Amino acid sequence: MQLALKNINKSFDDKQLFNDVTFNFETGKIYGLLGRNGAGKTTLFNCIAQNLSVDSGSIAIIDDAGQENTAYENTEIGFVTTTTHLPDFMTGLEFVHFVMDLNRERLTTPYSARENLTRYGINDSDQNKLLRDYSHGMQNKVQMLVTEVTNTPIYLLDEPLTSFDPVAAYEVKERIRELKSQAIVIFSTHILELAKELCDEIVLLHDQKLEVLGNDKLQSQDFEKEIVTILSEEHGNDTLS
Ligand SMILES: Nc1ncnc2c1ncn2[C@@H]1O[C@H](COP(=O)(O)OP(=O)(O)OP(=O)(O)O)[C@@H](O)[C@H]1O
Repeated sequence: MQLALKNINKSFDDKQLFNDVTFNFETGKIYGLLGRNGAGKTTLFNCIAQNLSVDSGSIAIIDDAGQENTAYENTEIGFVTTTTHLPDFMTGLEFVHFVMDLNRERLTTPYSARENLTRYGINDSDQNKLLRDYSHGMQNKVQMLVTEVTNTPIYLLDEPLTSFDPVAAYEVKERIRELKSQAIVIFSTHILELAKELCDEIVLLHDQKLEVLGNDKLQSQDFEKEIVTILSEEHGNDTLS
């Protein structure tokens, strides 16, 4: 399966974020999306997840038979956002139960809701607390958990690990590695070492385009310097004329 961006353009007011971007993401790879603050990474995720529309161009899921679908359901996309939107009035356990029940036909997890929460380091007493009383990191864990178990073919992870403690971050990295065999995984991060460790391909959002970082640069000792050099270069004006 592929996720195909074809000639996409997107601007907000006078700021152009994507200029005729064409790019194919494939199943079986973890893509690290890097770019400077405000480059448009979250906006790109929102366009793929159909929360925002592109100004022109198309975004399609292409199945293994080559069938292209631009009218895919947003339930095909597992989107972990930086800011969580969880129901305040439910406990962690109630919410995970609820999501698992709603998605029971596509669940991949062999675990119960309680076991899944435990797996993410949320202990018995916290499982019965209201989500509004969870810490930021705990809310992020719940969001990652409910996204992971629903078995979508595309996962968009917007800075997924920044609020996790080291144990949870380790576990979630393992989960992300497991996901890639049957899904396209794209995650944005500003942590270069994490991108290098986890990703099969680094994609830079820079100068309103997506550009793959060559494998030689990915393996290079000067990886960090290379990225900083590229992202520091200004090739053009980022505003519309
Ligand atoms: N709904 C919106 N209306 C107007 N401008 C927006 C909207 N959403 C995003 N922007 C602008 O688009 C630009 C890109 O924002 P976006 O959040 O996609 O960047 P980002 O690459 O994810 O940044 P960061 O690394 O800081 O999280 C910013 O200048 C932002 O202010």
